[in-house]
Amino acid sequence: MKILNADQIRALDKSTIQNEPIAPINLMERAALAFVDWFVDRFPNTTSTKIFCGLGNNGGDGLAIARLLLERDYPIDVYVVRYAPRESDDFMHNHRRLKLVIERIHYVELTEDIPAIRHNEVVIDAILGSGLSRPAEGIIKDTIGAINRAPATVVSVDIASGLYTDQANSQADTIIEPDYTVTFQLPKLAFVMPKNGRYVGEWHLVDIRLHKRYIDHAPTPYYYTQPKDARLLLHKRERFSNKGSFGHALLLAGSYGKIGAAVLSARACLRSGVGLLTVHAPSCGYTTLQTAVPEAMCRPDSNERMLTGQSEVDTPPPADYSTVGIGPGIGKAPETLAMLRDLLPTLTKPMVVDADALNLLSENRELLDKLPKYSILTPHPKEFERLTQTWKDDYQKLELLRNFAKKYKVVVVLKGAYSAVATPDGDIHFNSTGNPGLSTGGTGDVLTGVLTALLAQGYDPIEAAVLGVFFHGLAGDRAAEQRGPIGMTASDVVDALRWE
Ligand SMILES: NC(=O)C1=CN([C@@H]2O[C@H](COP(=O)(O)OP(=O)(O)OC[C@H]3O[C@@H](n4cnc5c(N)ncnc54)[C@H](OP(=O)(O)O)[C@@H]3O)[C@@H](O)[C@H]2O)[C@H](O)CC1
Ligand SMILES: [K+]
Repeated sequence: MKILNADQIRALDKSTIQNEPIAPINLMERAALAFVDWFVDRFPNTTSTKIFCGLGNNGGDGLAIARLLLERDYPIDVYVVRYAPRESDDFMHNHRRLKLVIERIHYVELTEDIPAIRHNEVVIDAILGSGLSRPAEGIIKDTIGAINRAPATVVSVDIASGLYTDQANSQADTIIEPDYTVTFQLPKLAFVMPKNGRYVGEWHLVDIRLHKRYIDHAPTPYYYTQPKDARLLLHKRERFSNKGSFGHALLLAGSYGKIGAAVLSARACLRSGVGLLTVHAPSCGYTTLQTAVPEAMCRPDSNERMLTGQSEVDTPPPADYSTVGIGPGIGKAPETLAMLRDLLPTLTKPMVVDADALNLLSENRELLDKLPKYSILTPHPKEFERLTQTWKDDYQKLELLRNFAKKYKVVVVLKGAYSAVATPDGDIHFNSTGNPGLSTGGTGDVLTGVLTALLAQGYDPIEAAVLGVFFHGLAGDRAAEQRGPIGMTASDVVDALRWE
């Protein structure tokens, strides 16, 4: 699913009006109805509801919502925040309609006009929407402040008032902190930015049948991976396939005290459909691996405690495997760096690079150019900062991400809430699955195993990254359901992997 910017959203609005065709006031009515359908499912019509409206179309939505809730017997009070002398046409239209059916509309011009808000009430925030062009000031700012201080449940229409759709807010900005955001048709870029969590709350999309052809043709680098997008990428298994059909992966993982990382990664790789797996680990991990992951073959390193790449056991060179995954638990010993230095120039197929392998790349930047094209790198934000630089806000971080992926022709999975998959073409796919329970040791090792398995099976690297991140997050969601987000572990995530 695409994510469009504020200008495109405006153009989409116009395109729907012209091409459907539909009168603007009727499109607003459709949006208000979609919001109300969501609202009545969640809150009974005994809920005392205060609706705050601005003077633009977001405020117009608020007025239409007020009328529709009145029709459904909700006890509502409407407050129009009068911050400017001018209202939009559709605001005025809905203002006239509402006046016919409501006893009184309240106007907020001065601070003393802002009502007290009680804890069992619901506030609907329709002050400013995607038309925000500057920070909230004056009476808007005071009203937002009062709503944020109130103990009520807050639901924002389309987007929290004061939050920019597609650019960074400054820290000093006053922004609604909603419990829910009910947004029209497409997600906003602001929703997937880590710093905006409290300005978004739980967000829901409601379909208002905006012009499909416009959406299909709108150019955008931003995508949001929904379940149906991910499932479309899954390869079907042929009845006459054999283990050779699904590749032979080589995983370079583990060091003394971190053999668990190799075990988790190997188990995840096997649970993700790889045909065969060989794990190359320091020899101290041999018995552990053979016991904990009997499905995998193990090539013990000649070094007991760290990876050097050498082994007494004869196996094919890494380049002969379907793919190579490297990083979980490997540490940064000079011998391991030497191995990475020797390894990279021999590889041509895309590989997976994680954890300390990424840190070794940050400290030895000349190696970045040696990465096979379309390899998948899986940094968490701190590792990504080491690979690039510090950023001033989430939007600058996205630019760094995009530029890095383009420059080195790699796929970068920046891990976190809404993990971002950046492609060498400059696109960014935000993931929709996962939960805070995944912030626990070992889940990154699991992801490396998952991605290594997908590359080994011949998935295109961009598709592998989008798909792997999605199903890894989904497994995390399942593990959280069974164990709770606090009790779940990386092993639970492996056990919860299901490819359907
Ligand atoms: N996208 C859709 O398909 C639909 C969206 N709908 C709703 O419409 C809003 C967007 O409405 P719009 O009128 O464009 O913008 P706002 O309501 O957000 O803002 C109104 C005007 O207020 C001015 N503005 C901006 N920032 C501030 C500020 N900080 N203080 C005061 N005033 C501000 C700005 O005008 P300027 O000329 O002064 O810049 C805005 O234009 C969308 O969010 C949906 O809720 C439709 O109802 C359905 C289809
Ligand atoms: K709003």
